[in-house]
Amino acid sequence: MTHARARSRLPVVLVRILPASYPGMTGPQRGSDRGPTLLPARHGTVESMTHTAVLSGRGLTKRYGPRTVLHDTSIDVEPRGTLAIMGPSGSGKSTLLHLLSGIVQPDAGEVLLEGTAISALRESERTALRRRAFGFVFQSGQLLPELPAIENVALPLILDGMAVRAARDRAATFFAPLGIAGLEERRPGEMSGGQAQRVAIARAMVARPTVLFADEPTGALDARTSQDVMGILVEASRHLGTALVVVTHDPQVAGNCEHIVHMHDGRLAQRSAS
Ligand SMILES: Nc1ncnc2c1ncn2[C@@H]1O[C@H](COP(=O)(O)OP(=O)(O)OP(=O)(O)O)[C@@H](O)[C@H]1O
Repeated sequence: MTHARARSRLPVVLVRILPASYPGMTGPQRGSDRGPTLLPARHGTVESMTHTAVLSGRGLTKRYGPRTVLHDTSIDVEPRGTLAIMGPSGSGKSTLLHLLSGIVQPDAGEVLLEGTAISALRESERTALRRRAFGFVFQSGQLLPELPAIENVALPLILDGMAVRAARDRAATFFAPLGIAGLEERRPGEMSGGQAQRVAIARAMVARPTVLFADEPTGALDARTSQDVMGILVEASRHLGTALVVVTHDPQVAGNCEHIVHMHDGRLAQRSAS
């Protein structure tokens, strides 16, 4: 599926609610009309850096005990690219995402964020980098239940040292564009699953990450809400100039991304354009 076709399937409201002046737009290069592209390397190889990938996995291998769950895997994500990682349960999708995002360390290979090898950083440096450069959306349960939505969204900014008032003000600008205006003071237990995922997307986006990782972001939602939430995720990434890496079982969800890679037994088996 082409990007244009994927976009045309999005509810009109999604396109309308994210105007050009979407909060968080920074330089002219962010949110420009240059189409997002992705440069997956041939799997199992380490390619020379002759392009401007924002995030690169090079020869990534991960073992748990005697078992290798990811084999010598290389993949590049260009700035503003959208990539879906698909594959059967246990094929290594989440492992690849955890390595690319610095949550888990590889046994071999390296991850480069804008040319910096994050696997070589100390744990404290990796944590700081993750907070600034990466956003995360998971299937569910990632919001703090005791905090209202506005404070959940503001939290990454507060943890990064921003004053509470300023963080709340910045967080507030994300509610209308994501279709959750009016829910600012609600706690996660008082929202639908789709609303909670939109709040989670706002939280993942509020620090304007370079790359947003989403692991089964629609796994707990019905088909229609899944498409709405996925559309929001893709549109918000596009407007903020954030690259998006999504792990999903769902071909319809993956179809929102420009590129799809398939994993099998810890290897990238195939790639396709959606
Ligand atoms: N911390 C761990 N310790 C031991 N084995 C692990 C660990 N994490 C993952 N694995 C194993 O690595 C393999 C790949 O797991 P991974 O979670 O990456 O697969 P997946 O494709 O994301 O699966 P699913 O779609 O079910 O989430 C599985 O066999 C899993 O049991």
